[in-house]
Amino acid sequence: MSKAVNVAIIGAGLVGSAFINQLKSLKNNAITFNVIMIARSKTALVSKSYSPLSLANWESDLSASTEPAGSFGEIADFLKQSPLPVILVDNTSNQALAEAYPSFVEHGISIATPNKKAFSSDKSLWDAIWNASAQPKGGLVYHEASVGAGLPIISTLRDLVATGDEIVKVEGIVSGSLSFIFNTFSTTSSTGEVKFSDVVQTAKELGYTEPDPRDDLNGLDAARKATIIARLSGFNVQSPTQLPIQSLIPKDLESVATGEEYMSRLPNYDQEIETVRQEAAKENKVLRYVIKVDMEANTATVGIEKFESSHPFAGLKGSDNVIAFTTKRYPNPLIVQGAGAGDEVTAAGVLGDVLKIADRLV
Ligand SMILES: NC(=O)C1=CN([C@@H]2O[C@H](COP(=O)(O)OP(=O)(O)OC[C@H]3O[C@@H](n4cnc5c(N)ncnc54)[C@H](OP(=O)(O)O)[C@@H]3O)[C@@H](O)[C@H]2O)C=CC1
Ligand SMILES: N[C@@H](CC=O)C(=O)O
Ligand code: NA
Repeated sequence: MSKAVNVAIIGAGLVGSAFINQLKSLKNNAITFNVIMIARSKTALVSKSYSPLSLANWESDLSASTEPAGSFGEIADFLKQSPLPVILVDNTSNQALAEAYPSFVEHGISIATPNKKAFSSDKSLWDAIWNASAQPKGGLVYHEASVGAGLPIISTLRDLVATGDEIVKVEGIVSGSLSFIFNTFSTTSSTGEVKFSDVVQTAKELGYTEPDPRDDLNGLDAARKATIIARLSGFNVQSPTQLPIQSLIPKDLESVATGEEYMSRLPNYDQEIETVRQEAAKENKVLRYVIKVDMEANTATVGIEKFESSHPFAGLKGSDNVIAFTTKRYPNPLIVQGAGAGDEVTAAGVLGDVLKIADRLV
């Protein structure tokens, strides 16, 4: 008999759309993936009978739909009745949905997601998710793309810990947008003609930033990733805001009402960061935005550092991420590097998780 799972997708933006198109193009898989729901914030396509939706014209079908997505409670009730094992794919950055994970997982619904909120909010939510998953009928939860998009960062770290290695230090550049911004703005050959605000605008246009770029520029997105890495390494972080985070948002713009207003006023503050870049350049160094989880010192930090041009972090390209795991078994760090943001690589990370979950479910 052929193996099949049902898939419910919430969020069809940049990552969600790429995910659906990758799923649609899967070939020769031993498991059939039946999509039974695609939801955006206001409308959805839902197969109430649990028969697979056609993905042939899913974008126009979804645009034409007037059916509301329903509350997360209603979605959980619908998925609980699924005749096949079901995987919920959360391609949003929605906090309320993240907080609802335990109520899905305790009913056997598995989750694959790039949404960092569930794993980097208050520690009580982290505990509730893993406790629900550990129940005999609990669903599986995979979140590779919550750090470093499709790069194998979560799986590598989990394997190191599960096989008894001891994490000494994890450091790296885990913000795709801040990587792109500093790789473009601060190079050994920079002469000051590249404006910080222009590079932020380009990072937004390329889809590297969160919908509101301030969520990256205030350092919180990187701090969330540091929190996830710290927790998986065995370092108890109650909340990302507990970490020392260096914000790149000029003081005067901290409380502006919208991301649009922030972007329009940012050019007035280009000189502040340009001065920091010039100071580093005088020492023949470049600026990079890094996270550092040091298990021996029991510290986790997030902010700008200066690097010699010969340092591997100085030579990064585009929106690449790099992460170096120093462990008892890897005193010379194990390094993972590559594209750390962007719709296709992120979607591939989520799809990889869906395949792993399905393999374990059926
Ligand atoms: N872009 C990237 O490079 C990376 C992104 N990520 C993560 O991936 C996730 C998605 O990012 P991205 O695709 O760029 O974001 P987008 O803003 O492009 O898409 C978000 C989607 O979520 C939907 N949505 C939001 N709230 C709800 C809700 N309550 N119910 C149903 N749907 C909802 C939106 O609906 P609507 O269309 O109606 O607005 C939209 O379709 C985020 O968690 C992000 O942090 C992780 C790694 C890299
Ligand atoms: N905005 C994020 C996207 C992925 O998490 C980033 O810049 O890395
Ligand atoms: Na990853």
